Amino acid sequence: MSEPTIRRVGIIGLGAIGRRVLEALQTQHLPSASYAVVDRMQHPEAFTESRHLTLFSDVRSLIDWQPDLVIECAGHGAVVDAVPACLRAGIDVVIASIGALADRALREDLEQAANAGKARLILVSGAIGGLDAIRSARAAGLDEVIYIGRKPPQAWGGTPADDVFDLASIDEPTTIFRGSAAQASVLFPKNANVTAAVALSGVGFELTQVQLIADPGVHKNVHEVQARGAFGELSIRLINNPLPDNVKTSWLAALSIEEAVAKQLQALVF
Ligand SMILES: NC(=O)c1ccc[n+]([C@@H]2O[C@H](COP(=O)([O-])OP(=O)(O)OC[C@H]3O[C@@H](n4cnc5c(N)ncnc54)[C@H](OP(=O)(O)O)[C@@H]3O)[C@@H](O)[C@H]2O)c1
Ligand SMILES: N[C@@H](CC(=O)O)C(=O)O
Repeated sequence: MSEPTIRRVGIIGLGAIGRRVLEALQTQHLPSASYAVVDRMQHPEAFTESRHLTLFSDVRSLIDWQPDLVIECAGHGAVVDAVPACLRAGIDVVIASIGALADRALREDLEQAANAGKARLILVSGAIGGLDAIRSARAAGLDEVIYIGRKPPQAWGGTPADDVFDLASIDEPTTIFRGSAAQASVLFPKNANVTAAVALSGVGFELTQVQLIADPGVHKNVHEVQARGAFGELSIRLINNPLPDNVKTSWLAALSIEEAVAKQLQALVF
């Protein structure tokens, strides 16, 4: 492994993912780096001191601290409000909330910002997998890409499903949404970032078909992708353990960020 060049890491959002990623980077991947955080929550002093964290209340202060890498794990709003400025300042950014990229204007703005700052926007696979195969298959033409997401009913709390269903009394698998990845990404910003990852890897936001299911029979986050095209067919199924702090979020999402950061340090990139 080459000498690490990441000495300062900024994390936007210190929730379920942020805390996991922070711990993994501090203990495994980048133990000698300095860490700063922008988060809306008040964190106990004992926690920030034990983690040697610098806390900022806004992204401008984080940029002035001159991080080598920023990791967004806060939500779509942070991709809109904070990420372009980081990129323009020449800072590489890893984002978890890739559903925000369903907005074409934002995608273009992020690309322009990255070009202007000579920085990179690093998108992670998050809670889904097998995207490398879909990206490869795309070159020969894809006819159909379908994503099916299945989570326990309570994981859909606080989403539009709450307005239509009594989630607590769902007693059989119930489809709570059917549509495109473009719609799902916007309507389910904390649950359907995976649909954006599939869309960006395959046939795009409009053509990626999405079905979301509240299933009282599952206790994990189940993600399935089916794709068909000139290459043949593929079918992928992940049964993800949710993070204890946030049932909407799979542990794999945090692990994929950790892997994306580790990759920045590797000479052999796979
Ligand atoms: N790609 C994937 O597969 C995938 C998987 C899971 C999650 N995600 C994305 O990652 C995000 C974080 O997930 P999580 O499980 O860690 O969520 P979480 O536990 O809710 O933590 C998010 C934290 O970020 C804070 N925050 C929100 N907006 C902020 C902003 N603009 N600036 C600073 N802090 C902000 C939140 O504060 P408040 O509580 O006050 O809002 C909260 O402390 C999700 O919202 C989702 O967009 C992606
Ligand atoms: N919450 C994730 C899915 C997951 O973590 O299982 C998303 O936004 O796609």
